[in-house]
Amino acid sequence: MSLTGVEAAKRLAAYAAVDRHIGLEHKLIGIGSGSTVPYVVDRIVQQGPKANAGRVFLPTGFQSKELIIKAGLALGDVDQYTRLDVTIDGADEVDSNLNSIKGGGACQLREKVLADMADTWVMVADYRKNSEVLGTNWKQGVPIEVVPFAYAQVLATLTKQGGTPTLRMGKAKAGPVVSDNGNFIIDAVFPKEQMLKPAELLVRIKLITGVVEVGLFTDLAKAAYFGNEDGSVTVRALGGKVEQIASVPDVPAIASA
Ligand SMILES: O=C(CO)[C@H](O)[C@H](O)COP(=O)(O)O
Repeated sequence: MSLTGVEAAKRLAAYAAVDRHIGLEHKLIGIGSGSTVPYVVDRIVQQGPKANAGRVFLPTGFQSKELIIKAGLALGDVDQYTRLDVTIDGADEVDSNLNSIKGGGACQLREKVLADMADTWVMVADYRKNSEVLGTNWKQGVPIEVVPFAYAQVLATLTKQGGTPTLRMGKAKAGPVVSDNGNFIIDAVFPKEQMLKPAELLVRIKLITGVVEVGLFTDLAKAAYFGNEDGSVTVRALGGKVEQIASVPDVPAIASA
Protein backbone atom coordinates (compact mmCIF):
# COMPACT_ATOMS: atom_id res chain seq x y z
CA MET A 1 0.00 0.00 0.00
CA SER A 2 1.31 3.47 -0.87
CA LEU A 3 1.70 5.68 2.21
CA THR A 4 2.98 9.22 2.63
CA GLY A 5 4.26 11.50 5.41
CA VAL A 6 4.10 10.36 8.99
CA GLU A 7 2.40 7.03 8.17
CA ALA A 8 5.13 6.13 5.68
CA ALA A 9 7.74 7.06 8.29
CA LYS A 10 6.14 4.82 10.91
CA ARG A 11 6.15 1.91 8.48
CA LEU A 12 9.81 2.44 7.55
CA ALA A 13 10.88 2.40 11.21
CA ALA A 14 8.85 -0.73 11.96
CA TYR A 15 10.10 -2.63 8.91
CA ALA A 16 13.75 -1.72 9.55
CA ALA A 17 13.53 -2.79 13.20
CA VAL A 18 11.91 -6.13 12.39
CA ASP A 19 14.49 -6.81 9.65
CA ARG A 20 17.36 -6.14 12.09
CA HIS A 21 16.03 -7.69 15.30
CA ILE A 22 13.65 -10.53 14.49
CA GLY A 23 15.53 -13.44 12.96
CA LEU A 24 14.70 -17.12 12.49
CA GLU A 25 16.22 -17.92 15.89
CA HIS A 26 13.81 -15.59 17.74
CA LYS A 27 10.80 -17.49 19.02
CA LEU A 28 9.37 -15.42 21.91
CA ILE A 29 8.39 -11.97 20.75
CA GLY A 30 6.69 -9.06 22.54
CA ILE A 31 4.41 -6.80 20.52
CA GLY A 32 3.89 -3.25 21.83
CA SER A 33 1.03 -0.77 21.45
CA GLY A 34 0.17 2.27 19.35
CA SER A 35 -0.25 3.21 15.71
CA THR A 36 3.29 2.21 14.59
CA VAL A 37 3.10 -1.34 15.90
CA PRO A 38 0.63 -2.64 13.24
CA TYR A 39 3.49 -2.18 10.74
CA VAL A 40 5.71 -4.33 13.00
CA VAL A 41 3.12 -7.11 12.80
CA ASP A 42 2.80 -6.63 8.99
CA ARG A 43 6.53 -7.12 8.54
CA ILE A 44 6.58 -10.18 10.80
CA VAL A 45 3.80 -11.70 8.68
CA GLN A 46 5.81 -10.87 5.54
CA GLN A 47 8.61 -13.07 6.90
CA GLY A 48 6.34 -15.97 5.98
CA PRO A 49 4.75 -19.03 7.63
CA LYS A 50 8.06 -20.90 7.84
CA ALA A 51 9.68 -18.12 9.89
CA ASN A 52 6.62 -17.80 12.11
CA ALA A 53 6.21 -21.51 12.80
CA GLY A 54 7.02 -22.17 16.46
CA ARG A 55 7.01 -18.49 17.41
CA VAL A 56 4.83 -17.14 20.24
CA PHE A 57 3.79 -13.48 20.44
CA LEU A 58 2.95 -11.67 23.68
CA PRO A 59 0.83 -8.50 23.63
CA THR A 60 1.17 -5.34 25.76
CA GLY A 61 -2.57 -4.74 25.78
CA PHE A 62 -5.94 -5.22 24.14
CA GLN A 63 -4.90 -3.57 20.86
CA SER A 64 -1.81 -5.71 20.28
CA LYS A 65 -3.67 -8.85 21.34
CA GLU A 66 -6.16 -8.16 18.54
CA LEU A 67 -3.34 -7.49 16.08
CA ILE A 68 -1.68 -10.82 16.89
CA ILE A 69 -4.92 -12.77 16.60
CA LYS A 70 -6.02 -11.06 13.35
CA ALA A 71 -2.60 -11.70 11.79
CA GLY A 72 -2.99 -15.43 12.51
CA LEU A 73 0.08 -15.50 14.78
CA ALA A 74 0.30 -17.63 17.94
CA LEU A 75 -0.76 -15.69 21.03
CA GLY A 76 0.95 -16.23 24.38
CA ASP A 77 0.36 -14.77 27.83
CA VAL A 78 2.83 -13.01 30.05
CA ASP A 79 2.48 -15.48 32.94
CA GLN A 80 3.70 -18.37 30.74
CA TYR A 81 7.22 -16.94 30.35
CA THR A 82 9.89 -15.17 32.37
CA ARG A 83 11.92 -13.92 29.41
CA LEU A 84 11.44 -12.95 25.78
CA ASP A 85 13.87 -12.83 22.87
CA VAL A 86 12.76 -9.45 21.52
CA THR A 87 10.07 -6.85 22.18
CA ILE A 88 9.37 -4.08 19.67
CA ASP A 89 7.24 -1.16 20.82
CA GLY A 90 6.32 2.40 19.85
CA ALA A 91 7.27 5.54 21.79
CA ASP A 92 5.88 9.02 22.35
CA GLU A 93 9.34 10.62 22.51
CA VAL A 94 12.91 9.31 22.74
CA ASP A 95 15.91 11.32 23.96
CA SER A 96 19.53 11.10 22.85
CA ASN A 97 20.29 8.52 25.60
CA LEU A 98 17.41 6.23 24.54
CA ASN A 99 15.24 7.23 27.49
CA SER A 100 11.62 7.53 26.43
CA ILE A 101 8.14 8.71 27.30
CA LYS A 102 5.52 6.03 26.71
CA GLY A 103 1.90 5.57 27.66
CA GLY A 104 0.16 7.82 25.15
CA GLY A 105 -2.10 4.81 24.66
CA ALA A 106 -2.28 4.11 28.43
CA CYS A 107 -0.40 0.79 28.09
CA GLN A 108 2.82 1.65 29.93
CA LEU A 109 2.49 -0.94 32.70
CA ARG A 110 2.33 -3.97 30.42
CA GLU A 111 4.74 -2.31 27.99
CA LYS A 112 7.34 -1.99 30.73
CA VAL A 113 6.89 -5.58 31.89
CA LEU A 114 7.50 -6.82 28.32
CA ALA A 115 10.46 -4.44 27.95
CA ASP A 116 11.98 -5.76 31.22
CA MET A 117 11.48 -9.37 30.11
CA ALA A 118 13.11 -8.97 26.69
CA ASP A 119 16.76 -9.72 25.92
CA THR A 120 16.40 -7.00 23.28
CA TRP A 121 13.94 -4.12 23.55
CA VAL A 122 13.74 -1.68 20.64
CA MET A 123 11.49 1.27 19.87
CA VAL A 124 9.98 2.30 16.54
CA ALA A 125 8.62 5.75 15.76
CA ASP A 126 8.36 8.46 13.15
CA TYR A 127 10.79 11.40 12.97
CA ARG A 128 8.64 13.60 15.26
CA LYS A 129 9.55 11.45 18.26
CA ASN A 130 13.32 11.85 17.90
CA SER A 131 14.58 14.54 20.29
CA GLU A 132 17.43 15.47 22.62
CA VAL A 133 15.44 16.10 25.81
CA LEU A 134 12.15 14.43 26.81
CA GLY A 135 9.24 16.87 26.85
CA THR A 136 10.54 18.88 23.88
CA ASN A 137 8.06 17.53 21.32
CA TRP A 138 5.71 15.50 23.54
CA LYS A 139 3.93 18.27 25.44
CA GLN A 140 1.13 16.38 27.15
CA GLY A 141 3.31 15.13 29.99
CA VAL A 142 4.48 11.88 31.53
CA PRO A 143 1.68 9.26 31.62
CA ILE A 144 1.30 7.79 35.12
CA GLU A 145 -1.00 4.83 35.88
CA VAL A 146 -2.63 5.12 39.32
CA VAL A 147 -5.09 3.06 41.31
CA PRO A 148 -8.44 4.86 41.02
CA PHE A 149 -9.07 5.53 44.71
CA ALA A 150 -5.71 7.28 45.14
CA TYR A 151 -5.86 9.61 42.13
CA ALA A 152 -6.66 12.86 43.99
CA GLN A 153 -3.84 12.28 46.47
CA VAL A 154 -1.38 11.45 43.66
CA LEU A 155 -2.41 14.62 41.77
CA ALA A 156 -1.68 16.68 44.90
CA THR A 157 1.72 15.03 45.49
CA LEU A 158 2.78 15.47 41.86
CA THR A 159 1.91 19.17 42.12
CA LYS A 160 4.03 19.48 45.30
CA GLN A 161 6.90 17.86 43.39
CA GLY A 162 6.80 20.61 40.76
CA GLY A 163 4.59 18.89 38.16
CA THR A 164 1.42 20.06 36.45
CA PRO A 165 -0.76 16.93 36.48
CA THR A 166 -4.18 16.29 34.94
CA LEU A 167 -6.41 13.24 35.05
CA ARG A 168 -6.75 11.85 31.50
CA MET A 169 -10.38 11.97 30.39
CA GLY A 170 -12.07 9.71 27.83
CA LYS A 171 -12.79 11.09 24.34
CA ALA A 172 -15.91 9.05 23.50
CA LYS A 173 -16.76 8.30 27.13
CA ALA A 174 -17.82 10.50 30.02
CA GLY A 175 -15.27 10.31 32.83
CA PRO A 176 -11.65 9.20 33.06
CA VAL A 177 -9.72 6.86 30.76
CA VAL A 178 -9.51 3.40 32.36
CA SER A 179 -6.42 1.32 31.48
CA ASP A 180 -6.42 -2.37 30.48
CA ASN A 181 -5.66 -3.00 34.18
CA GLY A 182 -8.68 -1.04 35.47
CA ASN A 183 -6.63 1.97 36.60
CA PHE A 184 -6.68 5.74 35.88
CA ILE A 185 -4.03 7.67 33.95
CA ILE A 186 -2.56 10.99 35.07
CA ASP A 187 -0.50 13.05 32.58
CA ALA A 188 2.03 15.24 34.39
CA VAL A 189 4.13 17.96 32.77
CA PHE A 190 7.46 18.65 34.53
CA PRO A 191 9.94 21.51 34.06
CA LYS A 192 12.95 20.88 31.79
CA GLU A 193 15.36 20.65 34.77
CA GLN A 194 13.48 17.54 35.93
CA MET A 195 13.06 16.08 32.42
CA LEU A 196 16.82 16.27 31.93
CA LYS A 197 17.20 13.52 34.57
CA PRO A 198 14.45 11.04 33.65
CA ALA A 199 15.79 8.16 35.80
CA GLU A 200 15.64 10.35 38.94
CA LEU A 201 12.19 11.67 38.04
CA LEU A 202 10.97 8.11 37.45
CA VAL A 203 12.03 7.02 40.96
CA ARG A 204 10.43 10.09 42.61
CA ILE A 205 7.10 9.48 40.88
CA LYS A 206 7.12 5.72 41.36
CA LEU A 207 7.58 6.14 45.12
CA ILE A 208 4.28 8.01 45.45
CA THR A 209 1.79 5.66 47.10
CA GLY A 210 -0.97 4.77 44.64
CA VAL A 211 1.25 4.96 41.54
CA VAL A 212 1.31 1.66 39.63
CA GLU A 213 3.71 2.53 36.77
CA VAL A 214 5.30 5.54 35.17
CA GLY A 215 5.64 6.13 31.43
CA LEU A 216 9.34 6.95 31.68
CA PHE A 217 11.47 4.12 30.26
CA THR A 218 15.14 4.37 31.18
CA ASP A 219 18.09 1.95 30.74
CA LEU A 220 15.97 -0.51 28.78
CA ALA A 221 16.39 0.10 25.06
CA LYS A 222 19.05 -1.41 22.79
CA ALA A 223 18.04 0.88 19.90
CA ALA A 224 15.42 3.28 18.55
CA TYR A 225 14.37 3.42 14.89
CA PHE A 226 12.93 6.64 13.46
CA GLY A 227 11.40 6.69 9.99
CA ASN A 228 12.13 9.90 8.08
CA GLU A 229 10.21 11.83 5.43
CA ASP A 230 12.91 11.19 2.80
CA GLY A 231 12.51 7.38 3.00
CA SER A 232 15.54 6.83 5.25
CA VAL A 233 15.62 5.49 8.80
CA THR A 234 17.71 6.94 11.63
CA VAL A 235 18.89 4.35 14.14
CA ARG A 236 20.06 5.45 17.55
CA ALA A 237 21.88 2.63 19.34
CA LEU A 238 22.90 2.10 22.94
CA GLY A 239 26.21 3.91 23.51
CA GLY A 240 25.26 6.86 21.33
CA LYS A 241 26.02 5.54 17.82
CA VAL A 242 23.70 7.05 15.20
CA GLU A 243 23.28 5.36 11.83
CA GLN A 244 21.31 6.24 8.68
CA ILE A 245 19.65 3.42 6.70
CA ALA A 246 19.09 4.88 3.22
CA SER A 247 16.11 2.70 2.29
CA VAL A 248 14.19 -0.36 3.41
CA PRO A 249 13.52 -3.24 0.96
CA ASP A 250 9.91 -4.02 0.00
CA VAL A 251 10.30 -7.66 1.00
CA PRO A 252 12.26 -8.90 4.04
CA ALA A 253 15.34 -10.99 3.17
CA ILE A 254 14.23 -13.67 5.64
CA ALA A 255 11.09 -14.39 3.53
CA SER A 256 13.18 -16.32 1.00
CA ALA A 257 15.40 -18.05 3.58
O1 LIG B 1 3.27 3.96 24.65
C1 LIG B 1 2.39 3.71 23.85
C2 LIG B 1 1.04 3.29 24.22
O2 LIG B 1 0.89 3.29 25.62
C3 LIG B 1 2.68 3.81 22.39
O3 LIG B 1 3.72 2.95 22.07
C4 LIG B 1 3.03 5.23 22.09
O4 LIG B 1 1.93 6.04 22.45
C5 LIG B 1 3.38 5.44 20.63
O5 LIG B 1 2.26 5.34 19.82
P1 LIG B 1 2.26 5.68 18.27
O6 LIG B 1 3.00 4.58 17.59
O7 LIG B 1 0.81 5.72 17.93
O8 LIG B 1 2.92 7.01 18.08
